[in-house]
Amino acid sequence: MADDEQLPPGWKKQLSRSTGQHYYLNIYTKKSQWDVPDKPAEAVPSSGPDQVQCSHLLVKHKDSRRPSSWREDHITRTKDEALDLLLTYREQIVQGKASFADLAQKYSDCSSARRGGDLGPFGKGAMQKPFEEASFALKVGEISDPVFTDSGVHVILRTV
Ligand SMILES: O=C(O)CN(Cc1ccccc1)C(=O)c1nc(-c2ccccc2)[nH]c1C(=O)O
Repeated sequence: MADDEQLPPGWKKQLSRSTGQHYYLNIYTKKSQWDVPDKPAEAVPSSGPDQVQCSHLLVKHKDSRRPSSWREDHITRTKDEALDLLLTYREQIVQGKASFADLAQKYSDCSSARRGGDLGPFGKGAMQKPFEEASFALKVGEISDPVFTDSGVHVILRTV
């Protein structure tokens, strides 16, 4: 059992009256955790990265803000059809049957298709809110569930 003196700086070991278990209190943020801390307590909660880099595969539909793309001048599929299509691409990627970049290059209705869907690094405020929130919630290497924006339906891969 780690005593206070063996804990990384900024942590205090406490005893839970309700469970009789020890927990660990961050003396700066007053947040507690059951796990024995292995690094110094953060004085402020980390707000995450300033920028992320993502690739995406966009499937547009007839109600997209601009229902046109390099693939198709006049996009007539419904939003549901776009979602079904996107889910088949996502499944192929998750099952390792195709690479993200390959499917984005072939099927994405975004001009980034030519770069395998790569959007480069971006910070908060650069993208439509649902896209930004989904991107910043991903860990590196993780692929999103379908994300709906005014542009259409996306699947996002965080690369950096
Ligand atoms: O939404 C619109 O009114 C038109 N757009 C915006 C746009 C158009 C061309 C280049 C980049 C963005 C798109 O429909 C669009 N959105 C995106 C997009 C959306 C979210 C994240 C990244 C790209 N790509 C495209 C595209 O045609 O290539």
